[in-house]
Amino acid sequence: MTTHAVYDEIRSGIDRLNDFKMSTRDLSEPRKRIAHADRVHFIGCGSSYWTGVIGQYASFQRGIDATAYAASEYLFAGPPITEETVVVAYSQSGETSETVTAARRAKEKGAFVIGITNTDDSSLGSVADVVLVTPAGTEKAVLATKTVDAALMLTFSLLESKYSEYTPSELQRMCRNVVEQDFQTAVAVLAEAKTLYTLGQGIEYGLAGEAATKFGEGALLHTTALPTPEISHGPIANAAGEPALVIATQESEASLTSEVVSKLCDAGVTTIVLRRPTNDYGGDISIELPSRSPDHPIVPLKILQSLTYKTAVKKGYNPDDPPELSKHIEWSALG
Ligand SMILES: N[C@@H]1[C@@H](O)[C@H](O)[C@@H](COP(=O)(O)O)O[C@@H]1O
Repeated sequence: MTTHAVYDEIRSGIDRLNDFKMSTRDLSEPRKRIAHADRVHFIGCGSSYWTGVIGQYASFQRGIDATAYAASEYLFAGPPITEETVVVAYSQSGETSETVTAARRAKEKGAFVIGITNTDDSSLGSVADVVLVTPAGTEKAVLATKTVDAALMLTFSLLESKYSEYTPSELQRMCRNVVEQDFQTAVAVLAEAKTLYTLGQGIEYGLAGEAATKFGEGALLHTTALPTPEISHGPIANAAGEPALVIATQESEASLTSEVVSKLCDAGVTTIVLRRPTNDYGGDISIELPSRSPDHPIVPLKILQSLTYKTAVKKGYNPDDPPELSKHIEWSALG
């Protein structure tokens, strides 16, 4: 029996994958704007920022010049914005101050603003030129899970990414299968950890960031997300005895993964590798995607959400009640 809202939402996100096409009805104008833009800026806070990082890499795959920014950086120390800039602003609530203010300022400078949110009626909605409402609905938990699923699906659809070619039912079957696994060996290690490095390249660096956010919020781990080889350029000096989670599920994985994993093991880092059954990179613990799993980021994302949840429960934490967190933040200085 499920006792936590976050676990319900992890599963409900999978059910909703079927609905996301409802939100793609009016993608033609935003798609046209992206096609003619000089550059695309993805902005957001927390999980919404990391969704933008995934959007950035999905853009690169389509040859689009894109950059993801934490909305506060974009607002206070951001790049040049012109009339040829398209801004994709993510906010579950549609009310996070940095995101709404950054979107408003970008629009004042002539940018075309696409808002991606869960609600029809929001401050972001009133600022954006086009609002794409995800089918996620209201997230019951503080930890965003089904929101990230839905925002990703919408982003892939918006970008006409190769990931938008999968049918939702195909993805749903695989995701249901993976979230029910117990990941016992990995959870035992993660539940004993004080710190966690999450590593990935490209789209999977975005997943690593989202995983770091979730493990921090839900399992109260001190987390750092890095592009995989970056751990060798400093952090490895002080990582022995703690785990690293390497996300390496893409079909065309860069060849440095095996070397980095081997370096981590030699340095005494407990290395957990999330991978396809056909790609063995070594490491202490493997979490394998099911065979014939689609090459789609939603599958590892659901595993990472489930791992976070199971780690939190194993530690005796209530992942529905993370200390110091609220679902979104409104700063009085930006009111
Ligand atoms: N703790 C929450 C995060 O979980 C959330 O991702 C972020 C952005 O919220 P929103 O997506 O509503 O803009 O706000 C807070 O920091």
